[in-house]
Amino acid sequence: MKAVHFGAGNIGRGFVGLILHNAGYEVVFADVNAELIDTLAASSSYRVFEVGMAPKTWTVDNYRALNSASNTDAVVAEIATADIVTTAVGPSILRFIAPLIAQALVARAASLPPLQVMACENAINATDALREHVVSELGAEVFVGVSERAVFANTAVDRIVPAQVPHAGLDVTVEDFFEWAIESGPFGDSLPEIAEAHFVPDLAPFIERKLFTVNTGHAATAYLGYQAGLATIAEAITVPEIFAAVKAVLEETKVLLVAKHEFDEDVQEAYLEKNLARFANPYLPDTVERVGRAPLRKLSLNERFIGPAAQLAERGIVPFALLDAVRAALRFDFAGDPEAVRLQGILSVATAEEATAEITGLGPGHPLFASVVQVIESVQSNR
Ligand SMILES: NC(=O)c1ccc[n+]([C@@H]2O[C@H](COP(=O)([O-])OP(=O)(O)OC[C@H]3O[C@@H](n4cnc5c(N)ncnc54)[C@H](O)[C@@H]3O)[C@@H](O)[C@H]2O)c1
Ligand SMILES: O=P(O)(O)OC[C@@H](O)[C@@H](O)[C@H](O)[C@H](O)CO
Repeated sequence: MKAVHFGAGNIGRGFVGLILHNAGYEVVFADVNAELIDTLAASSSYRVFEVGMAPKTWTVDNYRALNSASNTDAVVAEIATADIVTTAVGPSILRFIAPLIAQALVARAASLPPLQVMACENAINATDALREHVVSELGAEVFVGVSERAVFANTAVDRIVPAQVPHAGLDVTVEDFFEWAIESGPFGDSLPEIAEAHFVPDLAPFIERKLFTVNTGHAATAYLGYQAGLATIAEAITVPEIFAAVKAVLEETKVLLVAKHEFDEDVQEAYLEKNLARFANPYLPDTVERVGRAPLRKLSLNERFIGPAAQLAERGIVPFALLDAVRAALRFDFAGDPEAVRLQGILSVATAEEATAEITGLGPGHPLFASVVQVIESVQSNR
């Protein structure tokens, strides 16, 4: 079995690559980072260090590595004969991957089983977005002709993989927890052979529970920690005021998740408590700058803050704690993050109403709009 995986970064090597390797796949890593790809191509194995209460070391081998910027023909040829394609590149990068998948579908022998495509990004329906990019690349008519050569399935991936220390080489330090939920419907009777993945008929509750608990809480911790001048997530979450603020945020998203997806209240409470404990993992050197990265993406309409806050407002609930977390997010002015720089630029020139629309995508008629305008006004007046 062969898998082509785009994005040989932290989650690519420390989660997707590891799980596919353990499931018996040869993994072909494809990445645009020439130094990383050359190092991978010249190696025969790397290690994954799981840290936490149950530490464990894995060795990953049986892989190859290709530069997907300079060696596109080879990547297309690998995809054309692969069983699986996965990505972990960031949601905004999917459109750059799509042309290679599109070309591979045209080249793929019709006699092969359908290519199983799964985007492993932190976003709702990321694989659907990738599929749409493939359709636009080929045009609807050509896509129909090759559509039986691939199945596209949404997934939710969960494992905290921090940025790695410079001398780590290819080895990756990760937390000792993971979860990979994949929607089963698109595969029919031919599920991918990934023993450690969890196949579910309806992914929506899983991806929203993950994004609006793990990622909402994680990002709130990052922005509050950054505002307090702290460097790591573990440091931030152990400050009692930050812990209380993050817990309050997760109690609000719990209200939405329980009402919308009918999760058991006690089960959701246990899930959010487990995540607060994950953030406090003292063995994980995860920074507020990594977790807070790309604040414009994180503040967008269907994402971890405005997504649940807007849905709560639509149900007549004012999400006070989420709005406080949004306030902290708006203060993320880390100069090393291009989106943080753009965010601060917007806040410095736009009115609060304009900034609310531009940053969150909310319209003036939305029940959350006025609350976000107030938050933005308060941030602008204290800059
Ligand atoms: N790190 C985590 O804890 C974690 C957990 C779950 C999900 N994710 C998601 O996984 C994705 C990747 O996150 P990460 O932390 O591994 O980031 P990362 O920066 O470590 O890795 C991303 C990799 O993608 C590569 N890349 C960029 N553009 C590319 C292109 N056009 N073609 C091929 N490769 C390209 C980069 O060179 C890099 O190696 C994100 O969507 C993130 O939200 C991350
Ligand atoms: O990857 P992002 O930027 O969407 O979010 C940062 C972190 O919250 C994220 O990478 C988590 O570590 C991960 O989602 C845990 O499963």
